[in-house]
Amino acid sequence: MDIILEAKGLRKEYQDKLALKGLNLEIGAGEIFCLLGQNGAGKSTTINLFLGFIKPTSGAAYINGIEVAENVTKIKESLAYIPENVMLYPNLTGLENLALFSSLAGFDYSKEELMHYLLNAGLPAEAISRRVGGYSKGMRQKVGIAIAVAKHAKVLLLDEPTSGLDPKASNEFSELLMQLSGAGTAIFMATHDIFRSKEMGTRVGIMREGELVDVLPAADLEANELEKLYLNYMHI
Ligand SMILES: Nc1ncnc2c1ncn2[C@@H]1O[C@H](COP(=O)(O)OP(=O)(O)OP(=O)(O)O)[C@@H](O)[C@H]1O
Repeated sequence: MDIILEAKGLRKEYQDKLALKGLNLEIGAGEIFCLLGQNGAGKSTTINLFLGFIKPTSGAAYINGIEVAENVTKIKESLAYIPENVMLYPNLTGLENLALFSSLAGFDYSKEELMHYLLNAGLPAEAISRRVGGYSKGMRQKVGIAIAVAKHAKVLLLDEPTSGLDPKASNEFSELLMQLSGAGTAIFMATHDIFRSKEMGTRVGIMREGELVDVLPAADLEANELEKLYLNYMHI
């Protein structure tokens, strides 16, 4: 399996806080790695290091074998990021947002192609030409997925993408992620959703106080076992 995301001794110290204590991790093409952990465990710090938003204190993050901190512009070509609230231009339509973000990534699509990406990501046809300012959170997530697919991202990083989505929207979102992983995208997602992690993750990592304390193949566990395990770790 091709290793797409890699952390080697990845460590981040803020002024007075050791947020990540030397993470070692490899994530392959087509994997969905779900990272669980309490508030403050270090999940967003890990994602921000992979995105190149912050620099590690020591160690390194790699995407496709390229060191992130030294090649922030280069690695952006192969990754897409979906935070809890996908940042789009509210005064532009879904179609215009997708056209803009895919052209920034170097792709010049026809209107038909753009519509195809949006429809495939599950955006209702009537929404495509509406301003994004009026979209629901789930609809913005779908535009985020359409952007990821349109720019042929090899890596998708997500930070609590399903929090605040209703069960139907959350379910549709999980299905889209599973389709993307089926097409070979490596997916790394910080989440509080134990049930979905079990359902769609290939592996689930548990992070506690800046350390990855366990990594489990999701298929081996029942959701309630995973919850028990998670809670046990949190109470050590
Ligand atoms: N810019 C910063 N300056 C100082 N400390 C920070 C900074 N960003 C994060 N931290 C601290 O680092 C630790 C890890 O934070 P991080 O945001 O990575 O956790 P998290 O697991 O993503 O939490 P949540 O589930 O709440 O998003 C926390 O103690 C946090 O207070």
